[in-house]
Amino acid sequence: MTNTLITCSDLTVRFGDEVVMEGFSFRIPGGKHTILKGESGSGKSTLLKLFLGFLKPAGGSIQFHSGKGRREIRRNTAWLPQDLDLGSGTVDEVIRKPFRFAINQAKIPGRETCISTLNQLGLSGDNLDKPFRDLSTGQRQRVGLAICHLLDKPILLLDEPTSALDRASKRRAADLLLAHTNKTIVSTSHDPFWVEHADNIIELN
Ligand SMILES: Nc1ncnc2c1ncn2[C@@H]1O[C@H](COP(=O)(O)OP(=O)(O)OP(=O)(O)O)[C@@H](O)[C@H]1O
Repeated sequence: MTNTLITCSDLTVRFGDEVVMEGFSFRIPGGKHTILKGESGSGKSTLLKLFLGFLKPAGGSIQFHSGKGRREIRRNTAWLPQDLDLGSGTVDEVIRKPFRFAINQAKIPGRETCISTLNQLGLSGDNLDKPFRDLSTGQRQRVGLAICHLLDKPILLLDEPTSALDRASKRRAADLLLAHTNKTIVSTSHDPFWVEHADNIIELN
């Protein structure tokens, strides 16, 4: 039987007068790829932010079953936000930013590892020396996915990870991040290709 990593019970989320969800219950299995699926505005990104503790529900509970608190969950999670603003600097500098945190310092990747990861996502190593902001949206998204891979965390939260990718890039991203892994991956996605790669789908109304 699959272990449950997160149980959400009777979640209610509000922004001012707007009720985004009310009394919503579901569970996220550990070691599987779960997709949060639903219309634009249904609260998919909001759920990822609730898991990370960036937002608080107005009602209900989010319970982690790993025996660890939310802080520990955050330390064990790589997050790909939808609005990927990784600031100024070259791609190499942007990739290295999350490795400045003490928790990630043991995993600082060498240049060859960075190049190999970019190559696996269809990006040439020459991109490392380019300003991150000069990359196309799809190239930036692939750099974000490369960072998530290099951080090598047991939990991945991916917000619309393929929204700017062509078919070949989606295939490469799936091979790198989803194949042969026992990580817990939660993606928000409308993309039929990515949805096909799910073990579990949670529909939001
Ligand atoms: N910080 C915020 N302040 C006010 N309203 C917010 C905030 N964050 C989200 N919302 C509102 O909550 C609702 C759900 O937003 P969310 O981004 O979670 O949707 P989504 O399902 O991820 O949508 P999409 O598929 O378009 O990315 C939207 O109506 C949005 O305007």
